[in-house]
Amino acid sequence: MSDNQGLRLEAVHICLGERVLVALDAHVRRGETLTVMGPSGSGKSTLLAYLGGFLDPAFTASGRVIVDGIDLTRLQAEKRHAGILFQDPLLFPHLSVADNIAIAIPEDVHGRKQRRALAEAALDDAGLSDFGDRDPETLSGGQKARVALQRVLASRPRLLLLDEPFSKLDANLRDQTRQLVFDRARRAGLPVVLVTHDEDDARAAGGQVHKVDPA
Ligand SMILES: Nc1ncnc2c1ncn2[C@@H]1O[C@H](COP(=O)(O)OP(=O)(O)OP(=O)(O)O)[C@@H](O)[C@H]1O
Repeated sequence: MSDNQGLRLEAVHICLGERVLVALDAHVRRGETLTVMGPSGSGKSTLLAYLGGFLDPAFTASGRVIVDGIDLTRLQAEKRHAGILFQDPLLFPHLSVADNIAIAIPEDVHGRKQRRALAEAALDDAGLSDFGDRDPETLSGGQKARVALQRVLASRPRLLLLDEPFSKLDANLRDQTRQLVFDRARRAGLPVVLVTHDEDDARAAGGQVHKVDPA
C-alpha cells in the first residue's frame, strides 16, 4: 500500500480563542483506527466536526486533512465523503429500514430495484435479513446501530468518524457492535477516527491512541 493511502493529519491545530484544544499529527492507514480520548469538554467532538467539515465558526483551525492523497481541508462537508456514526443511530423515522440504507447509496447506482437489492445485501451482512420493511422504531438499540453502520457504509465514505457510537449499548451488545464496526471498516479499507471515553473501545479498535489534554 503506497504511503499516501489512508488519512493524514498534518499539523492540525484547533483553537477556541487563545485556547489550543487539539494539536495533532497522525497517519491512519486504511483499515486502521486512531482513537481519541480525553475528558469531557477537551475537544474530541470538535476534532470530528473539523474532520467532517462542519466545524462551528466559533473555532479556528489550521493544518491539513488528506485522505488517499486528496486534500480535504478546504472542501465543503458534502464533498468530503466522511461517514459519521454518533451515539444515537439517528435513523429516519419516516422511512423503512431498507430505505434508510437505500437513501445513502450514491446516485450513480440507478433504479429503485437495484438500490433496494444493495440495501437488502447490506441488511444480510448485518444479520438483519428480514428487517427491510420494518419501521426503524420497532428495532432494538443494537439493531438500530447495525442499520446505522450499514447506512454509512452504503454511502461509500472515504473515512469513518465515530463519536462514541457504542456508549449507549449494554455491555454484551457493545462488544458485538464494536467487532462488527471495526471488522467492516477494515474490510472496506477505511481509515477510522474514534472518539471515546471507554478504554475497552480503544482496545477493541487497536491502533494508535491520542489523548487530548484536559480543558
Ligand atoms: N459552538 C461552540 N461555541 C463555543 N464553544 C464551544 C462550541 N462547541 C463546543 N464548545 C466548547 O469547546 C470545548 C470542546 O467541546 P467538545 O464538544 O469538542 O468536547 P468533548 O471532548 O467532545 O466533550 P464530551 O466528551 O463531553 O463530548 C468545550 O469547552 C465546549 O464547551
